[in-house]
Amino acid sequence: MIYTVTLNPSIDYVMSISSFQEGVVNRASQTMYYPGGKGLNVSRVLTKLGTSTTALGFVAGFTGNFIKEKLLEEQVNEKLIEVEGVSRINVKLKAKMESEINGTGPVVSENNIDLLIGQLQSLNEGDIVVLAGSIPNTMPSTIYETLMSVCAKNNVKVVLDTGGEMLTKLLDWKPFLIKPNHHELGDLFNVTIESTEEAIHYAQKVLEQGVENIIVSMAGDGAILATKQGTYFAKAPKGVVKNSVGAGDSLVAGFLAGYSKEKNILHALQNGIAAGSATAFSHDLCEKEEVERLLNEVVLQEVNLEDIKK
Ligand SMILES: Nc1ncnc2c1ncn2[C@@H]1O[C@H](COP(=O)(O)OP(=O)(O)O)[C@@H](O)[C@H]1O
Ligand SMILES: O=P(O)(O)OC[C@H]1O[C@](O)(COP(=O)(O)O)[C@@H](O)[C@@H]1O
Repeated sequence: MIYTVTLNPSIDYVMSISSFQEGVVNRASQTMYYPGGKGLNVSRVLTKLGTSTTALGFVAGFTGNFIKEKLLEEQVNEKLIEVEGVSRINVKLKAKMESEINGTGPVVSENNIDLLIGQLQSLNEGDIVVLAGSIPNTMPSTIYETLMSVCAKNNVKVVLDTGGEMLTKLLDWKPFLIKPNHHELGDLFNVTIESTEEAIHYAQKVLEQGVENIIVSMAGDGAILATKQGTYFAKAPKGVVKNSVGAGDSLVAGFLAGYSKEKNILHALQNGIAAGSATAFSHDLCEKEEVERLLNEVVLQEVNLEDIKK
């Protein structure tokens, strides 16, 4: 079973506006809201693709109720823990460019954290846990290390999708998969990554630290997968982008759905890219039919590392 942990779920409030101006009243041409947060998005897409999953994490207040209602409607299994306060609303502004304002989040107590740890302690070898998204500022910044140590005790594989300084420390736990985008990979090494070659170079450095698989996503350009078995470039299909929020999470979900079916890393990558792009071409997250349609449009290519300038 694939479990996802979202410490800080959200309602994603998507506002379309022809142009945004600071300091005046702006009026949206269209507004939409969806349950969000990285782990929840992974569980939503896994469910759409027919792969068993349970969403874990914390929800609170009226926004938390909306999130739970939507998950129920979509038949996403969840064992979310209810906490004090209100789950956040993240504003996604679609003007000439896409901008995001992500909210703070509710208060999560030590007791709440112990409940989550208890849930993870009951998992077994063969289970996969996806730890995805930011940590609310009311929680210890070491929470992911704590959760990874719990998973390591039962040989549970961990997938990490988070950025920031903490990622460096978390690599010591040798996760099964990490999925930074090229900006987040650059942050890890204090550099700006501007080309596929640079992304491949730094992905190799992450592999050397013991991570089993790293996918570096590069939005419309596709993604790189580096593993001990080889390094691959997957070109993303072309299409009209409607809302790329959740594309990275969909990539992770598509990869895990593919991997859990066939344990074939290349099939998993292809499925991941198709899911990521299908989400970018949709208002909400992708649907299975669109993922299947795009599957054959994903071009995979093995990378010869000798060709990459050091
Ligand atoms: N403009 C786009 N066109 C086609 N596919 C896209 C586009 N943006 C994102 N994707 C797909 O979604 C995946 C993840 O997108 P990315 O933006 O890199 O992730 P994140 O949301 O984590 O920053 C990409 O690898 C690609 O498959
Ligand atoms: O936890 P964070 O880093 O604030 O991110 C939360 C946001 O990321 C999302 O999960 C989308 O993530 P991606 O676009 O990277 O796939 C939104 O649903 C949510 O609003």
